[in-house]
Amino acid sequence: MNIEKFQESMYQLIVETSTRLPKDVRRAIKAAKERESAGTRSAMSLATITNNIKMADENVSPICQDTGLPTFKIKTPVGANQLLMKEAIKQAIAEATKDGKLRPNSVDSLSGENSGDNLGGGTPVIKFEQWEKEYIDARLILKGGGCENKNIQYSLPCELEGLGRAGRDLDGIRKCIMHSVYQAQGQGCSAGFIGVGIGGDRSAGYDLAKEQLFRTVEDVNPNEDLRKLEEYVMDNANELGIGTMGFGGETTLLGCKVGVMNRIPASFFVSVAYNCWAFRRLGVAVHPETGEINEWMYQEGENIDFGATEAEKETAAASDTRTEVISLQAPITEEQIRGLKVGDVVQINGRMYTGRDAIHHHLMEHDAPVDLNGQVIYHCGPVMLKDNEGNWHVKAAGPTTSIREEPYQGDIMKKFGIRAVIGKGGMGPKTLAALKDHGGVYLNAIGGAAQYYADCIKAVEGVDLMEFGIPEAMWHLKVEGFTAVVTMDSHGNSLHADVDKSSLEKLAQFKERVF
Ligand SMILES: O=C(O)C[C@H](O)C(=O)O
Ligand code: SF4
Repeated sequence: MNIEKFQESMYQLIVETSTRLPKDVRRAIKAAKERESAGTRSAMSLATITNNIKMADENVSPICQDTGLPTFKIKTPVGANQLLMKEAIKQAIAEATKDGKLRPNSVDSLSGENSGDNLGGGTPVIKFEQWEKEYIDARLILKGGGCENKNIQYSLPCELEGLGRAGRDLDGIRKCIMHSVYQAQGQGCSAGFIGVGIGGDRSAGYDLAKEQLFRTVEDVNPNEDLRKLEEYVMDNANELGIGTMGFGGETTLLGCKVGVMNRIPASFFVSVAYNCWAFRRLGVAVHPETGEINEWMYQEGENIDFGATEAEKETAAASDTRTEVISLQAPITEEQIRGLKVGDVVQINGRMYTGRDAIHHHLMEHDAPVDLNGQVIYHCGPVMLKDNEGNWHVKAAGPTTSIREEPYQGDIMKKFGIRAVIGKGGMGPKTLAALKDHGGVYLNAIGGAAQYYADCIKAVEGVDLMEFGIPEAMWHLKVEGFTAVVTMDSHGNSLHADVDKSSLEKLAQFKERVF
């Protein structure tokens, strides 16, 4: 086999997967957008999402800055050299990282060191299988960390909040799936897609769940029981009202695919793999001799390019004028913050600093490298590229899941006088209490909209703590028109707590036996 050509084909697969959402996923997002009423927070968020998808197409840049743990599933004809292919895939991964198509995402679990090229122990994941066919089937999924953290595994029988006992039958499985959607809230960048694996042991169950994510969104399950289950979940999960990014709304789930395998008598696992709306998976059929791509997969049906039609532009303009936008520029005073309430739309201009897991942990024990009094912290791990003159450029920069900083956030805001944090998915009671006490605000940006926010960043004005690696460093950003919604204010209100509470009540409506 022509291994150079195979490497090139794998490079193309990586770039396409990271930058261009598959057609079936686009159709699901379009349908969701059509269900929301104009002017609502969900409709606004979906408009940002579709705009972002379009920008990623045009810029050939990552849809979301978190390009995940690249996972390849490859089927090869008997006799194909898998060792050579594995090496070529690794080279292609390193090259795509160097080109800013993937974020350096491979971190030593003990030292925290980022390898810088996405290679390292266990990364990327490459799973080979032999088959009888004459060509290579190579599929790739780039599943980010925020949604991966919302995967969940149930061991039946169990007790579920809102739903009561889930037994070892189809109805118990139904309850687990409904619960899995509820527990994700907006943190996995809803609306999401779920793959469910019934049976196996813990690891085989999760593998089966992830395998389901390779089915097309429109695929119909050949198993009659599972077809009914998938349909039931799709018909009912949206009733939970979690909506886009957990803002409330009509669409909470975009797809549900269920697979089954045998188990051993003592175990009964239901494993759920949650994937964000930025559902990046593609596949190619590769010629085993030339290494060239013969065919792209997931290409059936209509393509949606999300170019705004005239009518849509008018609606967007109308809803823009309906929503009052509050401008904020750091340093922000306590008085300005106290004037904000949940639901307000703010636009930030001027300076903000990125800070995520490593920075929050660091700031608990150390001084900040800059004066953070009155400043804005952005929970973000961007994709950055350095040019030949040594200047940094932002390639993708959406928010990360904020709840991970819950143990630190309140203390850090007080210690350094920080007035606003921007992230996604919301934070918990400890931060909410600190916002009230100190005079702070939590702003929700749209998860996955990495091109949209990168466009708001007009300059990279500095960086500190680079020893933590590109995603974890403290970047000094100059932004213009960076839009976010107040979802936790200094008066004790949290939209996240409200949506959690109301969705739990709605979940309880699904308690009665269905199957
Ligand atoms: O790591 C990131 O940038 C985001 C992550 O995928 C998340 O959803 O929290
Ligand atoms: S930020 Fe959201 S869209 Fe991006 S990988 Fe994480 S969960 Fe997915």
